[in-house]
Amino acid sequence: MEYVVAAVILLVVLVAGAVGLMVPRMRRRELPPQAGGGTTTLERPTEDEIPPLVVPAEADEGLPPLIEEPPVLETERKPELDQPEPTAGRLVRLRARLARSQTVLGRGLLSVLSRDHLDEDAWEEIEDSLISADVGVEATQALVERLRERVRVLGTRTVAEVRAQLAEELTAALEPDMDRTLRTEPHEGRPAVVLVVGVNGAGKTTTCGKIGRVLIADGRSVLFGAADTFRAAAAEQLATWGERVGAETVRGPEGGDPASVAFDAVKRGIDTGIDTVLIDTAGRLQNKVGLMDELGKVKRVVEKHGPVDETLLILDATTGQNGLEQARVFTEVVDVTGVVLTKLDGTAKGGIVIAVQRKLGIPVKLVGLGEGPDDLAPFEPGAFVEALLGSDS
Ligand SMILES: Nc1nc2c(ncn2[C@@H]2O[C@H](COP(=O)(O)OP(=O)(O)OP(=O)(O)O)[C@@H](O)[C@H]2O)c(=O)[nH]1
Repeated sequence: MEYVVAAVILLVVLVAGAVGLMVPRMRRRELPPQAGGGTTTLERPTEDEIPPLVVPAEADEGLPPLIEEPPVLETERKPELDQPEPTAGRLVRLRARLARSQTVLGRGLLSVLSRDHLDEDAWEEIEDSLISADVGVEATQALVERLRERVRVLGTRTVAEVRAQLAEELTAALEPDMDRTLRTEPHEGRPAVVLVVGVNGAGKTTTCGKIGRVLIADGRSVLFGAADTFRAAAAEQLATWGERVGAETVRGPEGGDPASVAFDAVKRGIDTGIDTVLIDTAGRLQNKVGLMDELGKVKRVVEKHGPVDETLLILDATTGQNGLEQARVFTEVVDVTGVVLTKLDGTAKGGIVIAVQRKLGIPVKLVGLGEGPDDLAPFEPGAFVEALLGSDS
């Protein structure tokens, strides 16, 4: 009888042990949802890309774990997101970047204006300074004429007074009443759509990334559309900007149809309730008819979802007056609503802002003042002129 009892106990222990081994194997854990800030390529992951299941150690109740939890590799950790700088007052913070233009326009002009007697030669020097700072001939003549008249009528003589009058004239030439708001608010249940266009190397991708950061700093959600399908590195570059701030990037196959990528990006933005979709397009030369037609197509296809809210033309300030002709052609193909003047930190020709607005009749909305991620500022005529003239006079 004792043998029978012992045999039954042994059998129970063996069965319990076997069950203990089986149950953990049968458990299944759900995969975690995809974290935000990734890249969408419209392809599903293959079986091989799904990581192996991991059984938590506490489920084994004393038994050694069947599969040890692998250490989390550094590369698998979610990258820390950047905290973009607030946008208010950026132009003032970045004013030192205008140093080269300041030397020509600010110090140069003021040293002439502070002379005891402003003769013809002095006024000619003033005109030359403005023209060499790319203000443009017409704008310069109008500006100098007004300033001359004011100095004559008011009998202005102190440097401070002349400086104030010059600042007023330059600010007036920048048409401070133009509407410079970026239309990036979502509406009617769909995101605002911003299209970024321009010639090669003007700074389109960089500006797209910087604008995304500006919007995120202001509490908006952003999605990037990499419609520059000519240059694989451009899509990569844009996705990196996105990852740094947790924004998704929709991209297509290299050499694919840019219009279809732009369309998919807006669709994805609608489906995921994004505030603003920023579409980067490939750089194109204004004299290449095919490329310009393609840009028109991108816009038309995107507009199947609704109107494009903002079309920003990116102009490289260092190309000076040449950039103006390029700009004019772009405005004929797409309805440009704002200009972003990049690389103002790399030129002594800050006066180009005046020429651009005067020639195109389109407001400069943002200015690029460096390669850093937050080196983009909303354009404010008064603060810009103060930065050009400097405070040491
Ligand atoms: N100094 C300075 N460099 C800038 C600024 N904006 C852009 N850049 C630089 O200009 C170069 C070209 O910028 P991208 O954004 O690649 O230009 P892109 O227009 O997208 O170029 P493509 O796609 O080839 O047409 C990069 O080295 C940028 O860092 C700026 O405001 N200041």
